Amino acid sequence: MPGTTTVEINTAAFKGSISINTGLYIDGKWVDPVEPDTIDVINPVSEALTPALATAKKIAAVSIGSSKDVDVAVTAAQKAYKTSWGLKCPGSKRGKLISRLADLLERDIDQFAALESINAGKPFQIAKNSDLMGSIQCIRYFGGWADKIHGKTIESSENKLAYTRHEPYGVVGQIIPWNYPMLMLSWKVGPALATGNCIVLKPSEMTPLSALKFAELVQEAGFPPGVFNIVNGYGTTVGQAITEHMKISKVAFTGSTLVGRKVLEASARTNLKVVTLELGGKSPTVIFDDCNLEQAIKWTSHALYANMGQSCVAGSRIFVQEGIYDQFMDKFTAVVKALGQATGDPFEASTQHGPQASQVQFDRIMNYIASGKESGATVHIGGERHGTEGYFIQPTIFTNVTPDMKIVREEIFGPVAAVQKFKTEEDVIAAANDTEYGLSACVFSENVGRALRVAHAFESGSAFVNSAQLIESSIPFGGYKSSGIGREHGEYAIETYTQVKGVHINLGLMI
Ligand SMILES: NC(=O)C1=CN([C@@H]2O[C@H](COP(=O)(O)OP(=O)(O)OC[C@H]3O[C@@H](n4cnc5c(N)ncnc54)[C@H](O)[C@@H]3O)[C@@H](O)[C@H]2O)C=CC1
Ligand code: BAL
Repeated sequence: MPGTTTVEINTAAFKGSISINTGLYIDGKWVDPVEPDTIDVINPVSEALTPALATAKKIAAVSIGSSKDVDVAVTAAQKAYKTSWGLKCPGSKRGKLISRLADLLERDIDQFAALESINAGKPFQIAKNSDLMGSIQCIRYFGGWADKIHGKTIESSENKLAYTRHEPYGVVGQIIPWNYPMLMLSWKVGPALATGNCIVLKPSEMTPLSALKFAELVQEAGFPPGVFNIVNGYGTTVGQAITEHMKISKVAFTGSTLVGRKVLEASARTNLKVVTLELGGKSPTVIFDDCNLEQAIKWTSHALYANMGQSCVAGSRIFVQEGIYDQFMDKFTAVVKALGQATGDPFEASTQHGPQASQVQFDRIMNYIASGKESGATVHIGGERHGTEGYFIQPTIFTNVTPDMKIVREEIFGPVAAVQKFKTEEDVIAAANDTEYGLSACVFSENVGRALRVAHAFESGSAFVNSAQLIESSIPFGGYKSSGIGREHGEYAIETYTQVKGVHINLGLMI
């Protein structure tokens, strides 16, 4: 029998115990993997910094599955699809269940925020107000779509009537990362359930706790067994099995561009499943002389340092026009310094900047910082680990960078900015687009014409004018170039979870 683990947290922000089922969630039940195995889930803040957290570095040992468990989950999902979900369940009923799920998540928001804090290192208040509020809003939004998915009527001639049906794929696989465990889950699960698909989801093996807790809410909300399944495990086993499965008709993936390519290759090798990919970025933030400087600085900081830089949209390349460069740097440095001083225990009310999510990510970012130093860039501020415990890194700014440096070209996924000076609009558009990525871009200018010209010239799936990273459930999100394929959010997400059938009706044509 799969077990549970109880996490005790005793802080001013959150006091209480949270029990977590540590098994796999398949066919509406908690089960052990076919070949039992576990992985330790780690708290990225050291014990010394959060003495109030009863769990130390290891929070829990949770089950990890294999391709055999993916098979079991797909069979359960197929059965649910054919008997109680998909076209067997009216959209209004699906919508009601999804809305109930959003309500339950809202009820338990503090517990989920606490799990995101201990597992991914997020400051508790930010996890609550941003990650969890965003997740609840997203699930609720897609619940509203469930009974609004209609085809079209096409009258091609007097003797013929045709109409389209927007049908679910059946079983979809969803592979999500560790940087926003609940938010990425909600982006995937919301549209998939609304459109009538059944799900086999693999959370990141590093941050599975909130997804496991979420499965309890799916059960409580009353979803038919098999509609939502979780197989926790490694990418190279469970993840790969999902991408290669012959009975999974669509895979939605968020993660690195490297693995995104593998997901696409697996589809080509197997059943040509539809693949949507939300991948990496190296997003530009462009600040013109005529911007509202105070606002531009705050948004620029948010664009990069939110979530400790571990965002696919992170605005890690900052371009500042020469006329305000010195003024910008003075004020921006002060803001980044203050953020550095607000680094620490995620449960402290004053904390704005937590640890990186894992040892692997910490090492990766520190290697990038070393590469910046070695390649001759100037560390303007930061550039070191913060303290001696946990995976904390100082918010960092590099100046004197050149376009060929690794810190300018590659996704760091950490709190590391590369600031460059520019002269003209034409120059900065070329520089901003000089990247393999194309996820997001920001422009700051009080000249509406210029701001929109630049926003339109960005080769990116999202462009923000005088703001940053305000991603919303109703607005499409996804990448140009190597940042991805397909769109999440809004009716575009509904499209990616449905396939269209044309039905032809003869009203009198004779042969
Ligand atoms: N677009 C985004 O939001 C994200 C981008 N990244 C980028 O990727 C870099 C590496 O982070 P990782 O955690 O190693 O990302 P990753 O791409 O390896 O992991 C993302 C998810 O894919 C799974 N996965 C790994 N290998 C797989 C395979 N062969 N088949 C199927 N699934 C597989 C992982 O288990 C995880 O659930 C980061 O530094 C960052 O640059 C990472 C996470 C999220
Ligand atoms: N992966 C979508 C959200 C983010 O990383 O910024």
